[in-house]
Amino acid sequence: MFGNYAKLTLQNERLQLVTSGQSRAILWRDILYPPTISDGLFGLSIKIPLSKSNEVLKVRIERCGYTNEQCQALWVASHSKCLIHTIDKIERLLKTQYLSSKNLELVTEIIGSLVPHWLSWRPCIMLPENLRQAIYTVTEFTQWQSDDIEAFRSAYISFQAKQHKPFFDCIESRPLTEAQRRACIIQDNRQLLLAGAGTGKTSVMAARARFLVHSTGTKAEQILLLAYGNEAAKELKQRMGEEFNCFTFHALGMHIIEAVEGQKPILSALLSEQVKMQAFMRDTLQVLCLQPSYQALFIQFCQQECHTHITDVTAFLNGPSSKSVLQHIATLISHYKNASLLKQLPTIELEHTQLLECLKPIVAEYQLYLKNEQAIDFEDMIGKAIDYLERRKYFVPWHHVMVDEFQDLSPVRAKLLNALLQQSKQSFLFAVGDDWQSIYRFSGADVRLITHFNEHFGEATVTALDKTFRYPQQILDVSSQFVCANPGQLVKQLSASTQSVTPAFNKYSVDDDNEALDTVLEKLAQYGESSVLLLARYHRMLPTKQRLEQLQRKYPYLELKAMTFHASKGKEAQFTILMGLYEGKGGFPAHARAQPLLNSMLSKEGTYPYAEERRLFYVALTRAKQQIILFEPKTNPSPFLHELNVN
Ligand SMILES: Nc1ncnc2c1ncn2[C@@H]1O[C@H](COP(=O)(O)OP(=O)(O)OP(=O)(O)O)[C@@H](O)[C@H]1O
Repeated sequence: MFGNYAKLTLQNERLQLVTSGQSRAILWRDILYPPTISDGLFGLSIKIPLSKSNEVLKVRIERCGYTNEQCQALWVASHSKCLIHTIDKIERLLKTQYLSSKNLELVTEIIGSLVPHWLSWRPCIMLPENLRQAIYTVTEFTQWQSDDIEAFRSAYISFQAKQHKPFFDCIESRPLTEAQRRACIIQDNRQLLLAGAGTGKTSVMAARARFLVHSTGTKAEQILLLAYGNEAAKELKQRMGEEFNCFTFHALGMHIIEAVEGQKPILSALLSEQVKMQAFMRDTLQVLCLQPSYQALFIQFCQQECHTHITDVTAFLNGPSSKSVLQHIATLISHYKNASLLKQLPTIELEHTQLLECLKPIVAEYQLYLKNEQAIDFEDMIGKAIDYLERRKYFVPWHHVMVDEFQDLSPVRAKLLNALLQQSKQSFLFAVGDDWQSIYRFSGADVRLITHFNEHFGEATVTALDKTFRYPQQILDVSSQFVCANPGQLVKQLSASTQSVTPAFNKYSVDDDNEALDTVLEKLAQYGESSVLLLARYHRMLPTKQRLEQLQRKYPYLELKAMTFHASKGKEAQFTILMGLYEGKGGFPAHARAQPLLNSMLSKEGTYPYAEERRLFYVALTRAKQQIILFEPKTNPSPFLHELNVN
């Protein structure tokens, strides 16, 4: 009835049980927490919690002289070194690295695994001081709430800011602000730096990359900096030096393809000159339209998608008026290839079957052309790179990926980024952007990638820059109020570092922009040497090259540049002159034409009217350091002008 009683022997390495000649040895390290010996109705028994099976082994034992204190002492002797070592490692990690989400996950997991070992029994022996301290640390961690984590992170940031003060004071031409320093020190796996125009986002991007090298032992070649356009990437490269990798997304794609294929891919000749692409489209359509059924499709396509009425297809294709249609088809091919990459075609096909039926044969011919040329296009640069990354053909050497102008990201670029980041569990993405300046929907950008960042890239730490340096408070107030009329824009708390000495806005009522320009420049020339940007929605609203050169000769102290609102992104000047601000066809805000197929391939626009044009005006309004000169047409001024809260 009472069965056999085992003989218990405790040794340094193990505990031994012998019953009826059978022996079982259990190593202390395989025991979850110290076994307990108890004296009951049926004699002595020992409870041994096993780590692997999670079961508690209960064995009746013969009378012996062993005590619970001895069990604890031997178990502790076997486990304490590991605990002290682990806690030491965690503490070192927390002292030397920002508590990123992945590190927090890791620490929580390790502490969680220590709890059953160390917090599920009460010691009845005297433990050494360092062990008691380690157990206390485990207890402390288990009680951490989100406030404690935030407080810990803040303390880390303050400590680092103090320790690296000389670095932050000198790394850029002007000492970094507190918010800029925070953005450099925080190193979460996903981090979004949101800030308005002129707050020094680009300065932070550069400083942060250098800070990583300076303070964390990260090597420059482990950092990848991505800029939106060629010019920005070149500027970044010049600023950062050769040891940093500064690319555009397309250059990154090329780099990956070249690394995998062992040679630089050839860019299709069709993309080198617009005329070549036009000729290809024309030839392709001429052949396709030999079939009456396709010709009918094409005529319908031109009407619905391009608002172009055609009677004679051959004459149309050979004439100059086909240029814009052919250009539009080239644009559609790019978006079609992106939509295919994102597996969006079936949805588009449901709504635009006929339009796609017209486009698809052109795409097929185009793809065949590239194949025969053994060349790729811009879409392939990204698409192929994604494929190589997803198939692990390319080893990603970068731990830190930093992306400027994040508001202009397109879904395919986001896919490339995610493919890049997913190769490593400890990858870091630092995204810098301003949803108020998202102006490239027409080329595929999706502002929701920044406004709903977490859904696309994972839970992020969001930081902000609160001070604008470029322009005075009045420009900040007027431009922020204007862009925030759209409730879909994220709210930002900003203040300007300066107040205006001269009025920040100067409105001129004009009959003709070009005539008024001379008068205004003459006045500006009185200020001495100054930079002046002439800005408009379209090139045709700006003075011609010759006229600009003439004005430059007339006002040698002024540094004159003319560009579109889009091109002014990232630029600044003492004065800006905003031209072409009239309402109506070809004016501003531009009225989008209904292009159903193209529209279905672009990101959803939201319901707020002229949202993108509004952001474009915000970009234009935030380029002046001192004063914005607005040319207000006497007839048909842009409704945006009325909205500006300028007296
Ligand atoms: N800490 C600072 N102290 C003084 N000036 C600064 C500081 N940081 C940046 N600036 C200045 O602010 C201006 C804007 O900086 P930067 O071009 O980096 O801003 P940005 O946020 O990228 O602007 P945008 O989004 O409009 O392109 C620059 O003239 C820069 O030198």
